[in-house]
Amino acid sequence: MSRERDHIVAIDQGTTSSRVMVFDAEGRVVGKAQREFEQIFPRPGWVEHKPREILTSVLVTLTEAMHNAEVDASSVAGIGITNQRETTVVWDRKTGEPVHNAIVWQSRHSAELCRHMRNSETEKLVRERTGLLIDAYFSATKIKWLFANVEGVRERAQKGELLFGTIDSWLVWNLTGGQVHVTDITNASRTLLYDIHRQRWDDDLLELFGVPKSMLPEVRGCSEEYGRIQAKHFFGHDVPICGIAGDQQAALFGQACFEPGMAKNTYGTGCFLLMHTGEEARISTHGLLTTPAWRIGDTTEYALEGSVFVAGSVVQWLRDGLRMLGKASDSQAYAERAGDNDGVYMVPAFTGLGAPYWQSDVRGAIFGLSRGTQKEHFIRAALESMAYQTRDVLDAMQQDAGIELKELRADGGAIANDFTAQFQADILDVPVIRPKINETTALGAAYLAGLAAGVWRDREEIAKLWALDRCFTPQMNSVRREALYSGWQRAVEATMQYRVED
Ligand SMILES: Nc1ncnc2c1ncn2[C@@H]1O[C@H](COP(=O)(O)OP(=O)(O)O)[C@@H](O)[C@H]1O
Ligand SMILES: O=P(O)(O)OC[C@H](O)CO
Repeated sequence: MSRERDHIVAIDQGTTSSRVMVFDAEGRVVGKAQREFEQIFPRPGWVEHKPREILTSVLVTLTEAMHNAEVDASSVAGIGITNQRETTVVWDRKTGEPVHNAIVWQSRHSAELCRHMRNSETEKLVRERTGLLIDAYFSATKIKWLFANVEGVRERAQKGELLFGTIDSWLVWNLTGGQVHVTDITNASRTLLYDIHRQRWDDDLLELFGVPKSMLPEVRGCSEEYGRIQAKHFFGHDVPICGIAGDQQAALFGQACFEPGMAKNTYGTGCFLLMHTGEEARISTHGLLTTPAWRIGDTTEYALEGSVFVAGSVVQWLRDGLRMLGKASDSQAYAERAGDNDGVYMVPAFTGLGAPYWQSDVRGAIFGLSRGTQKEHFIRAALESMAYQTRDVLDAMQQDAGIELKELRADGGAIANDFTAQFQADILDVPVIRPKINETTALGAAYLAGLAAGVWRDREEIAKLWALDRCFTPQMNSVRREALYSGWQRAVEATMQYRVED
C-alpha cells in the first residue's frame, strides 16, 4: 500500500448514478464504484431525486471505490466533487432535513412560471447578467416553484431557517458535518442568480425570483480547499475537499480543452457541447448559453455551451420503454445493419427542446415512416438524432464564436458507440476524437482537486496526460451530408408545430 499522498478521489454525482473514482498521479483509474438511484416522475415531464438517497449513494460508492483501489486513505491528497448541475435542494440549516425532493435539471416543474416571467425586460436582464435565459432548466425557477407550492417554505426561507444548494453544496455541507455551505462559480452560474461578469450574487435577480440571500452558499473558485471531509466518512482521515465544478465544465477540464476554440461534447443522458472562449464571456445571439468554464486563483475562463436535453437517454428509452434493445450497446449493430435511415428521422424532444431552440412545450416526434420501415431504421434514427442535435448547436456556436472547429473531443457513455462517433464526424465534417479515459468528468474534478493539493503542478502537465483512443475522420460526401441534415431540419420544424401544455 502506498504511503505517499499521491492519489485523488473524484466524486461524480450524475443524473442517474453516483460514481466515485480513485486516480493515481498519472491520471489512471485505480479503483471505482458506481450506484444508481431512484428517478421519481411525479407527472409527465417532471423529475425528482431524494437528496438523502443521493448522499447515501455517494458515501457507499466512496467506501467501495477505496476498497477496489486497494489504496490507504492516508495516501489520498484531496477529494474533488463534480455534479449534475442546476438540480435544486432546499434544506433546514439546523436539522439538515430537505423541505422537498430535489428538483432535477430536466424537470419542467417551473415551465409555466417561466412563461409568466418572460418579457423583454426580464429576458434582457437575465441574459446580460447570467448568460442564460428564463427556462425551467435553471435553479432559481425551481426555488420559486418550491416557494409557491410547498407550504411554509417561503416563510421559513425569509426567516433565514433554510439553505439552498445545488448538489455540490448539498454534498459538501453533509460531508463536512454541516460546517461548510459553499458552491463553486460553475454551479453558481447556473442558478440564474449569479452575475457572471462581476462574479457575485445579483440583488436585482434575487428580487426578480424572490430569493433571500441568506439561503445562498458562498461562491468559491474551482480548485482550492473548501473544508475537510469528516474522518468518520473516510476511514478516519479528514482529507481536504479541494475541487468543485459542474459536470460539464469538469469534462471540459478533463478533456484538457484549455485553449480558446477547443471544444468537447459529452454524450450522456443529455448532450453538452462546450467551447472554451478564453477570458472573455461571449454572449450568444444564437440560442446558446454563456458560462464560466472555471475559476482558478484569480483567473476566470468562460465557455459557450449548447445543452441538449435528450441524447443517450433516447437509447435507454428504446431499451426500457419500447423494449427494442437488450442493452444500449446493441444499438450499434442494428444501426449498421440498416445501411441508411431510409428517410426516418426521430426528434427526441421528450422534455421539450433545449439549445438552440428552447421550446419547452414541444414533445418527441418521428417522421418518414413507410411500410418498409424496420426496427433497424428506428434505432438508427435514434442514434442519428444525437449527431444532428450536436450539429444544430455546433453551427450556432461557430457563428457566435466566429471560430471554425478543428476537432471535437468526445466523451460520455453513448460515444462508446463507434457508429455514433463516425456518423457524428460525417454530419459535422469535423474529426471526432475519443480519449483513452472516457470518464473525463471525474478526471476533470480530480485534476482540479489535484492542482490544489499539489499532485499536479500546472495545466501543461495535465494536458500531457491526455491520450487518444481513436479518431473518427469524416468520410461522407458533402451532398449526402447536407441532404441528410436538411431532412433533420425539416423534421425539427414540423415537431415545433405541435405544442402541448406543460
Ligand atoms: N454503446 C452505446 N450506444 C448508445 N448509447 C449508449 C451506449 N452505452 C450507453 N449509452 C447511453 O449513454 C447513457 C449513459 O452515459 P453516461 O455518460 O453514463 O450518462 P450520465 O452521466 O448522464 O448518467 C445512457 O443514456 C445510455 O442509454
Ligand atoms: O448528469 P449528466 O451527465 O446527465 O449532466 C447533467 C448536466 O449537468 C445538466 O446541466
